[in-house]
Amino acid sequence: MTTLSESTAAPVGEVVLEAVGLTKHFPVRRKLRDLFSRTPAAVHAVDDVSFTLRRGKVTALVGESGSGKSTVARLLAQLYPRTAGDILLHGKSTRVRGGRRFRAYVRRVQLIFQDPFASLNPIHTVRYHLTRALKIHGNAGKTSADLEQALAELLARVSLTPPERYIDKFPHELSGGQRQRVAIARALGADPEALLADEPVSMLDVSIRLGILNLLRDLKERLNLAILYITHDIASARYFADETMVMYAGRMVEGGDSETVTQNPAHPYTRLLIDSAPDPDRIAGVTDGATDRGNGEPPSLIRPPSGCRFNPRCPHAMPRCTVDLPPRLEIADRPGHWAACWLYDPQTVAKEGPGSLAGADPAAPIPPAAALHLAEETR
Ligand SMILES: Nc1ncnc2c1ncn2[C@@H]1O[C@H](COP(=O)(O)OP(=O)(O)OP(=O)(O)O)[C@@H](O)[C@H]1O
Repeated sequence: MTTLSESTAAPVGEVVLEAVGLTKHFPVRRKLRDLFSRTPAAVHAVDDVSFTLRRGKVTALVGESGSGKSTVARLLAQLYPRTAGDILLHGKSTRVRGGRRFRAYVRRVQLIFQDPFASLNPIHTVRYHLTRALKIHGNAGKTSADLEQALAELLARVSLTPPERYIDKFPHELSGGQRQRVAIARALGADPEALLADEPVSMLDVSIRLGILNLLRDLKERLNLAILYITHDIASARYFADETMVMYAGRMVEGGDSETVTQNPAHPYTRLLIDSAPDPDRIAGVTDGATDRGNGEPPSLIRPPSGCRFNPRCPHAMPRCTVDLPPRLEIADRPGHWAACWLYDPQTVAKEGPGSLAGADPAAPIPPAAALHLAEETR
């Protein structure tokens, strides 16, 4: 008996999960002087985030620490109530808070955490963790032989073979990479359609990161999974993800196919991320926090800058960038490539000029995609 679906009938590219204008504000405790202000203070962790997860595709969500990536994952996993927006599962709005409906949801959408040590209970064996997942989600079969087979299948799926070498081990007896494989096997015990992987390799030794990403890619293909890959490392997104979206200070600033976004970045923030990454071609050499070396600091999310949130750090900022929130603007180079940036609005550029805001640098080299775009507009 096969308890888990090896290849599902759903077509590659079928939309599984959709975030629509997803927003999360965390209220912060008020200080005395705030009592007189009308709007209660809140951390604007995620604002108006929209994207789609599709079967057989990896979508990367990239941004520096504090940009709201984990909050997006937790919202999609229904661990937090959202402030606004919607989450659609196969086109249907979902809002679940615990109970039976939550279990039904997590059977289809599973979350993998950054730290496999913290996510596995140290007092329980691999067998316990996986059996529990299979039983909770009704995939343990009827007999103990069914269960043994399902356990062996799960371990084989994550290349922990032969199963008897791993099944009765405790988490501390495994390496970091093996623990993350067990955490992935546990998620697969639900036989999900979507995996939300929140920095799944950033706690692991550099030498084994590639192995885990390759495993996830193999699962994407064999199980036709929709994968959200959250990372601060844009080089790994190029390597691993079909589509890449970039977040800055709680908002999405750019999206498109990974090759285009990483090779021809349109938003000045994406450019900064790429320029400050140590070596975009050396995925195994990715270092934590490497993207935080950009010029300046991310803004306060309690009182985020008006207009484009990147404007205080942007060398190309124009007066309009401090006032109006840029919409998603299409870039001319590839279908589906967009940036929320006024550099891609010909009228604004013609009227104000890149870098015309006081303190910006009109001579700074503009992203190649903008140069291309502006050349086409003025042709
Ligand atoms: N429960 C919470 N209460 C208040 N603020 C929160 C809460 N969770 C997150 N935040 C704030 O929301 C913002 C986004 O945090 P989040 O963890 O989503 O970012 P991130 O991009 O995942 O960063 P990292 O890579 O460091 O995990 C941060 O300013 C963080 O301090």
